[in-house]
Amino acid sequence: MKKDLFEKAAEFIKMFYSEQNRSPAELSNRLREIEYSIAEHGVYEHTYEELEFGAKAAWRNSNRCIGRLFWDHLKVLDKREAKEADEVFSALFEHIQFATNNGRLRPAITIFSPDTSEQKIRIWNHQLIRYAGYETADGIIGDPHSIPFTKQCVKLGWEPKYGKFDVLPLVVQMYNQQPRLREIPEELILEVAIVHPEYNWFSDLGLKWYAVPMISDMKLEIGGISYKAAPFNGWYMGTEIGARNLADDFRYDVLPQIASLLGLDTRSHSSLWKDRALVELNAAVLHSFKKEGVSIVDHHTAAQQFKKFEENEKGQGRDLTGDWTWLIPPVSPAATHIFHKQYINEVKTPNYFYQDTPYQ
Ligand code: HEM
Ligand SMILES: N=C(Nc1cccc(CNC[C@@H]2CCCN2)c1)c1cccs1
Repeated sequence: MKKDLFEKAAEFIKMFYSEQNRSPAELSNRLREIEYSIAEHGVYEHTYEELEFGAKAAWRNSNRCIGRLFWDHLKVLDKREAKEADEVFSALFEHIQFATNNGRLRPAITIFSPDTSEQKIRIWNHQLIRYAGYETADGIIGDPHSIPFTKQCVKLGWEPKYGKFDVLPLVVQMYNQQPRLREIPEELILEVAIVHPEYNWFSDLGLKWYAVPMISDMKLEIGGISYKAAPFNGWYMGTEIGARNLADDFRYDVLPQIASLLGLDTRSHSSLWKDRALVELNAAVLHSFKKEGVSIVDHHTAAQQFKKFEENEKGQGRDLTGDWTWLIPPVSPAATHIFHKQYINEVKTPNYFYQDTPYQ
């Protein structure tokens, strides 16, 4: 284990120091420090600069991410000192506020203490802001994707409201203590009502979505050290909301409603009613976010930005890796360059990884 840790640490430090053009003397000093720390304590600690670079490089290495052009513009909030649940909750509120920024969204990550330390911290939420899902005798209410986590919240004492868009509480577990719940102050929650640029009846659907996607269930791995609580946010690509969250028939399943309100013939596939409904819903999502001054990117612009990222990486002499199956957008994929080329799906570190759900 120790040898393995030093090997991973050395690989990361060498990459970091060479990218920052640091001297060989600085490198060997730092490597000696780390070697000593691992020998003495079985672990080593990242400096803030190493942590910041590690989180950025992990984004740059995220093969499924189309938004990587901006990898070097990530705000890293170092909260490794947070030891009590209250400190973690206030750090999460601080993150939500910083990231939201009244609609001019800022990509950020908050990094809590790593798993090596005695203070192990887990955030049970999939995303910091997410809508509840309920299985009731009359069918499903809200977001089906949230049903298991909503059950956990209710089990931990959360009062279910059985609404379509109930924001779930934060759930934080310190060490091996009982998980704690905390409602997010509603003034911190920015949401966008979905309206259509031409069809006034669209607002009658009563659709909305939250502004900031903040993934809180992935682990950040840097130089052999795992940060299991490291929530990160960017901004949405419109298709995530318009082609998946609201459109999937196992999510909010709104396409049939939209199609019939558009007066389309939903009895035959060949009328392409689903495709027409998808396009109008996605146009509505982009229009609504822009109207409210909330950052969002359409999938064509995002693909162009990704193309620039590919060129930058080539220019920097780094081999680009990517997961084609996730990089292509779910709407009009062949209308982007991504569809027409291949990507190597090699997993580099630092990176963000799935981890086992902390509840059963
Ligand atoms: C700044 C704007 C950003 C945009 C528009 C963007 C866009 C996306 C999209 C559309 C996906 C696919 C998600 C899905 O289909 O469920 C994705 C995946 C991903 N993104 Fe980004 N992203 C952004 C920023 C970030 C940041 C700041 C990070 C981390 C620091 C990040 C890390 C990832 C990771 C790890 C995945 C894969 C998730 C998985 O495997 O489930 N992205 N991104
Ligand atoms: N725009 C974003 N989308 C995104 C990124 C990573 C992971 C996810 C969630 N993917 C899993 C969801 C859950 C069901 C299908 N998609 C969304 C960002 C979220 C956080 C930073 S960027």
